Amino acid sequence: MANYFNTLPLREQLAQLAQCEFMDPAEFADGVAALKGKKLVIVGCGAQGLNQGLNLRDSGLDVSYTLRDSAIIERRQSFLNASENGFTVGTYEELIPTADVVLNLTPDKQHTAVVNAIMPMMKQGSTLAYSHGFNIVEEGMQVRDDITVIMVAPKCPGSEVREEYKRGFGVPTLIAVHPENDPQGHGLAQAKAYAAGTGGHRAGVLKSSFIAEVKSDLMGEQTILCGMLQTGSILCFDKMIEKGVDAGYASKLIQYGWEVVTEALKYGGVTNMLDRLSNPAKVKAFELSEELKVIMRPLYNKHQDDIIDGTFSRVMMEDWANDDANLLKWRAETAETNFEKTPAGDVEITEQEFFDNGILMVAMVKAGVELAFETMTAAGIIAESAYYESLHETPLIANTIARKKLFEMNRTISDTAEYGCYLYNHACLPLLQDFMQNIDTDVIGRGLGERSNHVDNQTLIAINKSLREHPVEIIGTKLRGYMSAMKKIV
Ligand SMILES: NC(=O)C1=CN([C@@H]2O[C@H](COP(=O)(O)OP(=O)(O)OC[C@H]3O[C@@H](n4cnc5c(N)ncnc54)[C@H](OP(=O)(O)O)[C@@H]3O)[C@@H](O)[C@H]2O)C=CC1
Ligand SMILES: CC[C@](O)(C(C)=O)C(=O)O
Ligand SMILES: [Mg+2]
Ligand SMILES: [Mg+2]
Repeated sequence: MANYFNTLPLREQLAQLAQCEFMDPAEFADGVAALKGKKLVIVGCGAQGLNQGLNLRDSGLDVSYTLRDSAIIERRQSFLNASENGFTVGTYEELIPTADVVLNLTPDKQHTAVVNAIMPMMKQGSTLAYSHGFNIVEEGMQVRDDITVIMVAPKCPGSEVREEYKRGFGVPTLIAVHPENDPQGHGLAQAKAYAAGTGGHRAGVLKSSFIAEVKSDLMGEQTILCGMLQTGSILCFDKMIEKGVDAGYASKLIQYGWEVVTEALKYGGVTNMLDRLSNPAKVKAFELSEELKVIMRPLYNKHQDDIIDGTFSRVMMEDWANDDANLLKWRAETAETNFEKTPAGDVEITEQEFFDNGILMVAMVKAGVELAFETMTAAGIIAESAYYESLHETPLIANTIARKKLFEMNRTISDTAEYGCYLYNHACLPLLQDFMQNIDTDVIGRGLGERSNHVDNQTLIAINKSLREHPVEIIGTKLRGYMSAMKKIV
């Protein structure tokens, strides 16, 4: 199989990369009708599988699960997830031939094997759905001509797909139909109904392409969403220990700090996150982030270039073929970092203190969000998609670190995200070594304290203008406006 993206003429590559349209909520007036009465069979019951299945069932659809034989015989967690929630569980042979729509929610690494196993059993004219297009775009999976291939990709971890649905809302979702596999022309109607079944239509749906989803999703997850938070955690914690900050305090500041500062991001973008700082702290955070952007920009460019031309997926697949040697080594190294091994202390940190003593963390988030957004849009990814893959999802990933540190983040995210996160971290740690030499506890651990509150008016005005005029803020204001407007309707 060849990398599908690389087989396309440049004109088609650019067209598919730029495919992204924010859909009018009126387009979802029919809800799940296009899938009503159809049999949906989900392969795999992990992070996305379980949570999407619960939402789809609560939306009135007929959902069951098929698992590989060993998972059923050994009553593994995926079997328990499905059966304890009252779903029918069966083998491929039992359920795949009965399915109108097969939702492939196994890890990307397994997609080729899974699709090759189930495709001969799939009904004539049925549909194969994905939540990430890696298998189609990077591996060039060829699907039988009579089968419709669609994608419904929630822009968040599986746990949030369920939590938002239970709150009567949903998460922003990207949908697509593979142009090579839409024999009956009903791919879009089914993708819309699937998105409505998960609740995604309430938060905003982008009609996109498999290519745009893959090239943006991989970029977001390996840079700002997971890589930057991992690198930032390790560097900030080690610096505090070096400077004599109490280890329990340092651990708590980092573990919960990402969640607190990015909560401000969620509500009001980078502007609001920096507005939570005192004026001198804002100036400091801005200056640090500008420095970080200069140092890290080549790394962001490299990640995007490698993702676009297929180098990233080729190297990751070589690791898959090598029994995940790099992945396992990096996973083990992360478990041994001082941050991971030091429990959060039993010490109170007020919400404001997370900002005041975490100026460097704020600077890292700002730099990472803006760089990821700038790099994606420069590569032809549309602003809406780049926003979801940078600013929007950062708080959702930060929540996972608050639960059980980097272990929990890397456990919750997909296999491609975990690999990309380690790859970024491995390159970024040495890159920031010199920068970190000049860092002290005034920007991480102790704050600026009672020093003069003086700031230069012209400097502050220029910083505020620069923050508010960044393109991620312009599109963010628009998209957050849609989300809160829609939330009120529910
Ligand atoms: N993680 C996330 O939040 C997000 C994931 N996605 C996408 O969703 C898809 C699923 O990812 P995710 O939910 O993380 O996956 P998980 O790793 O959480 O779930 C894996 C499920 O697949 C099963 N499985 C694993 N290996 C095989 C195999 N060889 N054959 C059959 N079944 C297998 C597992 O069961 P068992 O091992 O017991 O057999 C388990 O039920 C991916 O395409 C991912 O990119 C998209 C957005 C976010
Ligand atoms: C951030 C990682 C992600 O892309 C996601 C949760 O959206 C993944 O693949 O896990
Ligand atoms: Mg992903
Ligand atoms: Mg994603």
